[in-house]
Formats: sequence, C-alpha cells, structure tokens
Amino acid sequence: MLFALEMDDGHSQRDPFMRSGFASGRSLGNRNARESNKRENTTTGGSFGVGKGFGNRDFSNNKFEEGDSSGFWRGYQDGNDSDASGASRRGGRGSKYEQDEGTQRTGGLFGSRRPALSGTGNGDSYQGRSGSGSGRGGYKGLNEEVVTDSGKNSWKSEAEGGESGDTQGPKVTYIPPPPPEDEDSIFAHYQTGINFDKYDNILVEVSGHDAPPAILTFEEANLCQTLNNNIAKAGYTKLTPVQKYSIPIILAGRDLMACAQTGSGKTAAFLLPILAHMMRDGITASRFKELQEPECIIVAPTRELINQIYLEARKFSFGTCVRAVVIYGGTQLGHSIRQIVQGCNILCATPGRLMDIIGKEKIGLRQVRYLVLDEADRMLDMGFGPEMKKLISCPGMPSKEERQTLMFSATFPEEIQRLAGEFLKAKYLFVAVGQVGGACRDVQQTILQVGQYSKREKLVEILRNIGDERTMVFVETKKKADFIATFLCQEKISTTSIHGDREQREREQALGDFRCGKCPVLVATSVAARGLDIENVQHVINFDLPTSIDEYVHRIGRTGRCGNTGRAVSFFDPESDSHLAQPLVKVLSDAQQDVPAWLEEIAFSTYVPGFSGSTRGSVFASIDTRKNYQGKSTLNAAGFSSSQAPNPVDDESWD
Ligand SMILES: Nc1ncnc2c1ncn2[C@@H]1O[C@H](COP(=O)(O)OP(=O)(O)OP(=O)(O)O)[C@@H](O)[C@H]1O
Repeated sequence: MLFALEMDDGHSQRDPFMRSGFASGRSLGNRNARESNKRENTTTGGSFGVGKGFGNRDFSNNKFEEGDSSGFWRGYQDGNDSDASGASRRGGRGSKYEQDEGTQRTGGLFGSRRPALSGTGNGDSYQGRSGSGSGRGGYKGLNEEVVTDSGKNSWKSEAEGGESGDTQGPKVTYIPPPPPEDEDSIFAHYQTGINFDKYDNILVEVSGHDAPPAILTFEEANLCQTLNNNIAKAGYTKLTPVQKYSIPIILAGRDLMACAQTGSGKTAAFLLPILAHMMRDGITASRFKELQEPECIIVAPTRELINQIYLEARKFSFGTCVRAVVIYGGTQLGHSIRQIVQGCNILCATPGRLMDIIGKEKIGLRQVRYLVLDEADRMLDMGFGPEMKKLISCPGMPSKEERQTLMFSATFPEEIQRLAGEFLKAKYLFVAVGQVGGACRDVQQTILQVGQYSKREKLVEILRNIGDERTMVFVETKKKADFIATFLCQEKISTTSIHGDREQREREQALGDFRCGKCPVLVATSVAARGLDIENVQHVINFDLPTSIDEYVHRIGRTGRCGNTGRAVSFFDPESDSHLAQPLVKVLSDAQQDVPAWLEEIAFSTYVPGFSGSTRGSVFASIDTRKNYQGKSTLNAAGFSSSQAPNPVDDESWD
C-alpha cells in the first residue's frame, strides 16, 4: 500500500510529498510492520534509514492532526514540553506498545563536540509506540502539528497525569546516559571564529535605572579562582558583548532582560555571575535529602537545550561544591527524582517536568534566589506562559522582589516584553546587543524562490554541492521531517531527523549522530530552532520557512556561531510565504544581506497586518518597550557604556 493512500483524501491531494509517492515501497498500513521497521532502525542506530517507519505516528489520524495544525490552538499548544499532553492526546487510540522498562543506552545527547558514543542500543528493548505520548513528543514547536482529542488545548503538565503514570499513558522508562566525567570532555569546546573580534563593534543599548558599567575583561568581574580556571579551561579569553554588560548587572543583583544575537554567549552571561554569587555566599555542599531546595532554577523550552545548558553549568561549576541537575520530559521520572535527591543547587528543567517534580514535593522553592528563563520570549508565550505563571505562584517561591529574575533571548517581541513585567522587578534593566530580533551578521542569507513541487529537487542539488558539511534542514511539520529524511536517505545522503514525535532516545541519538558527523544532515522541525550549539554547522536550509520571522532568526542562528561564519538558504514559496516577505526584507537588510528584487516586490505588494518595521536603516528592530522612558540611554560600542536613567517609567518607552 502506498503511503499516500493511507492519508485522508484532502491531505494527500494537498501535500506534494505525499502526491509524489516517494514513500512508495514502504508498507505503512500495517502497524506491526512499522514497528519492526523502527526496531530495525533503532538497533542499527545512525542515519534515518531508507524504509524506516515514520516515527511513531499513527497516520490514520492525519486528517485530525492536520486540521489542528494551524490557528489559535496550535499557537496555544506550542511550546509544550510535557509528555503528558502526548499521553492524553494520543493515548487511548488502541495502539499497542511495549514498555522498554529499565533500558538504557549510551551516546546521543552528551556527545557534544566530539564523536558521540555509538547508540548501540545496549540492552535496549525498544518498541515503537503508536498511541503513546509519554516518552516522546514534548516540545510542541511553533510549527509542529499538535494532536488533540478535543480540538482544544492539549497541554497538560506531567503532574497532571503524564509521565508520572498516575492517570493515563504508559510510563516513560528512558534513562539518558550519564554525562562524561573526564575533564577533557567536560571542557571540550570549539574555536571562536574569525569574526569573534567584530563583536566589539556591535552597538549595545542598556536601558533602565542606574545600570552598572560594563566590564571589559574577565578579570574585572572579580570572580573566584576556581571559576577563572574553568573559564580558561573552556577556552574563553575574551568577553562577548552580552557578557560584558550582563555579568556586572547580574553581579549587582539586578533583574535583567537581555537580547543578543544567536550564538553570542548568552548562556555564560547568566551562569558565570550566578555561580560567582553562589561561591561568594558560601553555598552549602549538596547532600542527600528527600526535598531539595535549589538556589537557582533555569528553564528552557526544549529538552536538548536544557541539557546543553546543564552541561555548561556543570562545566563552569567544575571543582566547586555547586551541584547542577537536569530534568526533562521523555525520560524516566524516577531517574529525575534520583538525580535531584542527591543534591541540587542549580536545577535545569523543562517546564512540564519541573512542575511535575514540584508537585511531587521533591523540590522546594523557598531558597530560590535566581530564576532564569532562557529563550524567554518562548517561555512566556501562550505555550509556556501559563506554566511559568504557575511556577512563580507556587507555594514557597520567593516573590519577584526577593529573587533575581533573568531573561535571555535573541528575539523579544514587544507584547512578550510586556508580559515579562509580571516576572521582573519594576527596575529591571534591558540590554539590547545589536538589533533585538536581528539576525546574526555572520550568517550569509540567501532566499530562493522555490515552489512546493520543486523543493525536493532543489534540496538535493544544494546538498550534493555542500558535500559532507554539516547542514540542518528545517521543515514545517513532523511528518514532513520524516518524509524528507527518508527521501534524502533514498538519495544516499546520510540523514537523521529530530522532531517532537520521536522518542527521546531517538532524538538524542539523532543529535549525537549529527554532532559527531555520522549523519551530516539533520532534518528538523522548530524543536531544534532555538539554542542548540553544535560545532561546525555550516549550513541551514529552510526547506519550509517558519510562520514567524523570529523563528527564522533562531533557525538560521544554528550556524554562524561565536564568530564563525555560516550560510542559510531559504526556499520561499510565494503561495505560502508572502506574509513573511516584509519582515524578511527587513531582517536581510538590517543584517546587510542582499535582498532579491523579487522579494522586495512581493514585500511591497503584500499588506501584513501589524507589521510596522521600516525595511531599511533602523538601528534597533525593537527596543525596551517601557514607554516614554525618561532617562538617557546611550548607544555605544560594546564594552564602553551603559545608560544612566534617572526615572524609568514602566509602562512607557524611551523611543
Ligand atoms: N567569551 C567566550 N569566548 C569563547 N567562546 C564563547 C564565549 N562565550 C560563549 N562562547 C561559546 O560560544 C558558543 C555559543 O554560546 P551560547 O550557546 O551561549 O550562545 P547563545 O547566545 O545562547 O545562542 P542562542 O541565541 O542560539 O541560544 C558556545 O559554544 C559557547 O561555549
């Protein structure tokens, strides 16, 4: 049976990938066949594999999913990292699965910047899960379809009946491999690129009241010796602009909203001063307790990103008594609890798992001094915003006056900035490095006009020219990620894929295979758009453009990191992408990229409601939204100034 025949009519008519029948030859009608396909792939590890079953999806329900993939509900459901949603959504479809109780494998996520350990599937009795949500899914990216039973909000925290197994859905038993213990692996890093020094020329804007001056060197931060040693071992010799400004602000105890381009070192910008404070305050060494009370909670929207942040925290806290712990969905809850009870000063978590653990009274919030929202605009949007609100109103959580709240992102839409006020002290500082929401200038951006039906051919042509250079290909839906990955494998291009419908172990395996170069092409949905820091990603291809320009900026930011150069090619289909023409022209011109004449034409002929950006010449795409800002704010090259603001007025802007 051809794959297309399994789809509902409307869908198979619409989707050129299905119409093309490239999936022919695979029998997807039979659930067992799919699962055995999948098992085969899991045990062989590595690339996606021709003939692989398409993840865990039950295609008989595609109509439903497609129907739900747009509009308000998708927006609302986006950003969900909880597996419980998956359980409630997909459970009860009568699908069978077998639990992989107590299984473990090596490799994957922790293979950062060195060849990943092979996913040998050691003792791994993986069985695909068609109807389960637990153990996979998680992040419901902006552009990922979301399945609901009701057609309404499917988001539920794990505490509400997901991984905990309290109510429905299978237990998740995946235990991620432990991170490497040897010092070389902990401090493994890649080189800064030729444009690293050019960061110094980026304009920085600090707004708010009594901002402390920027520092120019690590020495000026006056950190303790152990931290300085770790910074040196990590290969950091010079501060990036966001670090120059944020470190003194955080050291001064101020709340901060910081916006800096992708790949410019925001993670260290918050970790270093937090650790410095902890060391200064003489933090008590972690010890076993049933209820742990961390001093710092860091949240991020995806499992892979929070894990990366954890590894950074572990690196910078090396040799100190500060213990960082990571917990995220798609892994065994008991494993998360075991990590926590051993001691926890810095808790890195995805929102669903965090709320679950809090609900289980394994984490007390009374000692929280620092709350960090990485990818803060994402953490506060409709997907995660409600969970974040719940978090700050949890019993014991210090009020915003008593804790320090820090928000970081490369994009900060104005409406989200306004929401952020609820989390931050009134006198928070706002740091804008370069253009808020601007693309990294080290990424050479090319926009090609390619219609739906020509995209695959174009993709293959580009990938063949690229050769073995590491490339991320972004597509709009999980289903298409599977299609394209399979298609590329058929074309003998070694490819793997990551998206919210893959099991967590598969996601980690895919990332590991991509990191180590075993699969130089990673097809991804927006689950991989933010934060991931993978060495040597030279190319990003937007096979499908995302629906929002911010997402575009994050996606292309997977290349051109830390002063390295990169390339991004985007397929623009005038039929579906014309709403993006105006913001794209702005992003391109602000980043001093060539703007194709045809794109400008579309941009000027398309009315985009609410888009007010001028297409050229602005210094900042967006700014601190506090209105009628009374103070002076200075616009300087990084490292030399900050604003002195006598009278901040929260609801007014200084522009
Ligand atoms: N001062 C520094 N010197 C050398 N390397 C650095 C420095 N600061 C950060 N890096 C490295 O730069 C890379 C990018 O940093 P990081 O992931 O924190 O960027 P980011 O701004 O958070 O990006 P994104 O917006 O995509 O999340 C990392 O590999 C990090 O180790």
